[in-house]
Amino acid sequence: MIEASGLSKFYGAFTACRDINFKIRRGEVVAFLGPNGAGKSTTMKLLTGYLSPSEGVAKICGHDMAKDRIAGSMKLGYLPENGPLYPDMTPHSLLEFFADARGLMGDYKQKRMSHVIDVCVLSSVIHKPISKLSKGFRQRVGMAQALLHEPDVLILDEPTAGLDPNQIAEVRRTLQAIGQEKTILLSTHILQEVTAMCSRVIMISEGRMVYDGSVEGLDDTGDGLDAAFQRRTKAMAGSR
Ligand SMILES: Nc1ncnc2c1ncn2[C@@H]1O[C@H](COP(=O)(O)OP(=O)(O)OP(=O)(O)O)[C@@H](O)[C@H]1O
Repeated sequence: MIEASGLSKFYGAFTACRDINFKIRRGEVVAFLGPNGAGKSTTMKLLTGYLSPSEGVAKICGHDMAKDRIAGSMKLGYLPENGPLYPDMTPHSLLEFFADARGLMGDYKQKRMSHVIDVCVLSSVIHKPISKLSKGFRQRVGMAQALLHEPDVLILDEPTAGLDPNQIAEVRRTLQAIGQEKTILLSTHILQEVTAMCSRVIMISEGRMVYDGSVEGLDDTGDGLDAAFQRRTKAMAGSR
């Protein structure tokens, strides 16, 4: 459902990510881990077609996102790193705008809008400008936008960043509920989130993949996930 084949992105002499390879099958919930600046957001932008790769191919449900982005986007919900754009819009007008852009119509459009407003608990702020909303609500608007068209695949860039513990628990519950039937790649810095939600971990450091496997396998020395994260990422330090 999500496929990276030899994906690289270069900015002049700087390598944001290099030779990223993985395949994520239907129903998998995969954590994408790495230190700040490792290249997670860049890889996610390549997978979603927001950036074009310097090398390699990104596919969503078999669609090459550099050549066939519209077909791939119909199957894909993407929560970008900094939440939704368009701060002057209200959640309602933003969702309506995305529903129209995605070709949802009539009763189906109304049904989907009500559903995501409900799932993401947005009714109390639905007519407030997004610029006036708290970080948690903005994140929920972004999540609602990502879920609107019932995509099979979700790519979520730090869905719990900046949220309070109650909001984090809510996002987790939402993802656990929808994760039963969707394929999800999510980046996070919260390692407890990985054990709570994910079956597999892909880790990058300094733009390169350093681990792809089970959550249990990541902590192969039994020292805990924090120690495993440090050990696996330190080995790459300064290699860019
Ligand atoms: N347009 C750009 N031009 C030059 N360098 C860039 C550009 N975009 C990103 N980078 C660099 O690429 C590297 C990877 O950035 P990226 O945002 O993908 O990291 P990340 O793993 O998502 O980090 P974080 O956890 O802090 O969000 C960083 O060093 C960043 O400064």
